[in-house]
Amino acid sequence: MYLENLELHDFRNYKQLAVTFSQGVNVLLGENAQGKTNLLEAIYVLALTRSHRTANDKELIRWQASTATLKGRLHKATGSLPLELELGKKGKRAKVNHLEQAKLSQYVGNLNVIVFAPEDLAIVKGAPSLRRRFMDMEFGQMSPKYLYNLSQYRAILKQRNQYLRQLNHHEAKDKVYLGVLSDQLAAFGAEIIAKRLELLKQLEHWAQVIHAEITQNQEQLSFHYVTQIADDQLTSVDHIYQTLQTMYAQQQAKEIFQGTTLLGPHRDDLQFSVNGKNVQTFGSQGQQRTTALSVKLAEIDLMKAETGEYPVLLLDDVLSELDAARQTHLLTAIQNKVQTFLTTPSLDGVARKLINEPKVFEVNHGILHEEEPH
Ligand SMILES: Nc1ncnc2c1ncn2[C@@H]1O[C@H](COP(=O)(O)OP(=O)(O)OP(=O)(O)O)[C@@H](O)[C@H]1O
Repeated sequence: MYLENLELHDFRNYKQLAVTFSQGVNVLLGENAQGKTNLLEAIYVLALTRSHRTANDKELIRWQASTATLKGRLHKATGSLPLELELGKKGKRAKVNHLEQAKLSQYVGNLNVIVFAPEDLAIVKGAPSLRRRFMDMEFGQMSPKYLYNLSQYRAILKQRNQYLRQLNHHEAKDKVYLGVLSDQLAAFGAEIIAKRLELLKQLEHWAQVIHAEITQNQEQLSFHYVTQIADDQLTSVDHIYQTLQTMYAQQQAKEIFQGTTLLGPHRDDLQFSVNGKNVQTFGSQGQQRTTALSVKLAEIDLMKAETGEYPVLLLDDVLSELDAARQTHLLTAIQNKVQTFLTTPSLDGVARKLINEPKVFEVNHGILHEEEPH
């Protein structure tokens, strides 16, 4: 799939923008704070209805304005699909093919994007929450059911934590109600864990191939899903569900004492190993970067396998963070395959030589100017 065009109205520092893109590589060139990342963010928001940089939608609306509008025409194998999103002070409205969607989860998944920013290089060594977020954002785009289970899980988790606090403060007594919440949490949690395991297995397969290529077969990458549930209980949704239920019952006193839910997918993690050694603790910075790059590139293939189409790739100032060999690998892997948006302060070196007929836009204070093709 690719994004044919984009129209913005009062989004970040874009008062008004209408632009047509290339199916190949689109380069956004400009000095600091001109709006390069804002444009990538707009594409991300158009895809997922939320930003990868902020949880506060109000930040996305141009200062002094009250509503931001994003419109884009998506090209898919099945035809063209207009998408529209309106962000107001009170909430958002999303339209697919000019029809308003009652639920945002029905909207998400039409446009698939993968974003790769310098902070993604931290996916290997950063906090577990980064890796959970990574799984949730990627898998949520591939599976509407995953997204649904996740939002249900989060809502129940919030309720359950509140109730555990009330029990802790002796403001509530009813353990039967806690049991009901535990049961619901276990049901949605089991679905989430099972889907993560299924998709991680496939992602691992693609990442292994890429990693072996980059390291010229010197290194073998593997994934391990870290959870308190024993490996032999991870065989089916039902098994996971029953195990979670039992564990919630066993840990009840501890959870009430701490006033929070200590077990479930919101506490799980993902571990990467190279040649059997944990890259997070034992890997060099180079190995950590190669791992992050392999995982990101693998997402492209996984998304194609799951949805039937290649996603749109957003590369936010990532070239400067990679050495020439890794840059070459990244650029050759995506050429003529994936529509790419790439921000950079300057286009030279490996990138200028390697990218085939890029469409280059200079970004200046929220205004785009297309460079003449070379
Ligand atoms: N809601 C908003 N309304 C108006 N302007 C905004 C809003 N949010 C951010 N900006 C402006 O957008 C600019 C930042 O743009 P952006 O983050 O895209 O930078 P960039 O071009 O990617 O630069 P860098 O290379 O430094 O990341 C800043 O000038 C900031 O003041």
